[in-house]
Amino acid sequence: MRLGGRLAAAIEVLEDIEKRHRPAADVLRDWGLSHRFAGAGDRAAIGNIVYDALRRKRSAAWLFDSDTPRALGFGALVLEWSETPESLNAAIDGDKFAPEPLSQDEARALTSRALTEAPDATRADCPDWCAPLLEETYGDGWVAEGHGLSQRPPLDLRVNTLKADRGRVLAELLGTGAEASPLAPQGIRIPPIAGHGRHPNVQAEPAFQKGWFEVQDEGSQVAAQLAGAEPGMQVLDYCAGAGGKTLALSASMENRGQIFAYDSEKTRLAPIFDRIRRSDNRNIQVVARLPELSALENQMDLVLIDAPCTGSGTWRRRPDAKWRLTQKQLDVRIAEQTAILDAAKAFVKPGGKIAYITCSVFQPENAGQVEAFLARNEDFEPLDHRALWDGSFPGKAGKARIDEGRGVSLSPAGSGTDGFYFAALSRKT
Ligand SMILES: C[S@@+](CC[C@H](N)C(=O)[O-])C[C@H]1O[C@@H](n2cnc3c(N)ncnc32)[C@H](O)[C@@H]1O
Repeated sequence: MRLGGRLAAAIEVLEDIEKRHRPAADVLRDWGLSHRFAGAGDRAAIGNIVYDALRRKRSAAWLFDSDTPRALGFGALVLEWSETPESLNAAIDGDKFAPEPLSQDEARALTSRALTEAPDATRADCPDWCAPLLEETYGDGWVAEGHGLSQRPPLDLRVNTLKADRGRVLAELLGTGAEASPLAPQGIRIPPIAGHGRHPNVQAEPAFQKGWFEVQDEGSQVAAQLAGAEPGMQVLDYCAGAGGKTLALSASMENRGQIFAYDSEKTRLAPIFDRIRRSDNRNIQVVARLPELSALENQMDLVLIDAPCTGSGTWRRRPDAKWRLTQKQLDVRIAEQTAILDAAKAFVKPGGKIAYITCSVFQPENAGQVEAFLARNEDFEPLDHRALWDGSFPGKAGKARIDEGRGVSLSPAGSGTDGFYFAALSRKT
């Protein structure tokens, strides 16, 4: 397929996403199944246009003066693929699978406006109702942070130190663009790929099959490291899900001590079994029923709460979620986080700690939760987060926003990671 056919397919997919309110990944998968003639390169390029259009939706709509799927598709190519109205019309010319070329009015709209003049929420590419939330977190820098959340993400890997080291995995991935991550000591990064390119399928690598590495955003790796799991500890991962953090904790603990991996949703836990086998983790017990945790009350050195959240820190990877999110969903997540914090604290032993993590950049899910928890629970106190950061990531002081008593925040613009929040709260003895 040429660019015009790929663009037409992307517009079709964007129409479906809008009409049926379906996740982009599902619509793209269905499109691929019903267009088997399209090769892997075509599908990757179509996916890139769709995701770029969703990331930069408001900018594209503002430039085009229209928010139709056609405007978003063309807008993505102008904003993110270095195309111009002229180059696009030249590429489309004579391609019977391409959309209609840009009209004179459309081409004029695209070139007569400068994004620097657009309203703030447009430049931040976020819904209007989220603008005050970003501003609350980032102050004057909120538009740049919103823009950071609208860029293509890298592909991040975590080396499993139970089976390999970073040098060995880097050697295995030679030629893929893989390099040592800027922050996480066991991290490997393959930078974002421009235009129609796509990241290599690292899960097909023998090194992945052998359990030498996992796919994990660097922010998630950093949060797991800040939790400070050490060999011999008793740890409860209260929202373990598919086990991304559990596996990282297990490697930090060198397979010594015990991790109880619990999640209220059995189906979310399901992938953890394969991952444990592949990674050779031998200190993880998966617990799918809450009553089975009762023997652990007051026993844990560390209770990790990787809380359900809006996921606003992961908008780079799931830009469609940005436009589906509602205030009501945010309120539901906040209530869940409060309930989970209150339930999980029972497992912390005196002198032990809670590590509270979200992949959200909204204060009410982050420092707001921590402040309210500390106000309700005088027997808990925050760790000194600046000392914790400096001890864990020496020389990287500028790579996180740190509120000594309330937590550590990471973001694409500030840290080069997804948006993450981390707070450590210790139970007084
Ligand atoms: C952010 S995800 C966890 C991701 C996982 N820790 C990882 O690193 O791959 C949040 C998890 O919390 C779980 N959850 C939601 N409500 C819960 C509750 N009341 N108790 C325990 N887990 C809960 C969800 O099922 C979901 O798997």
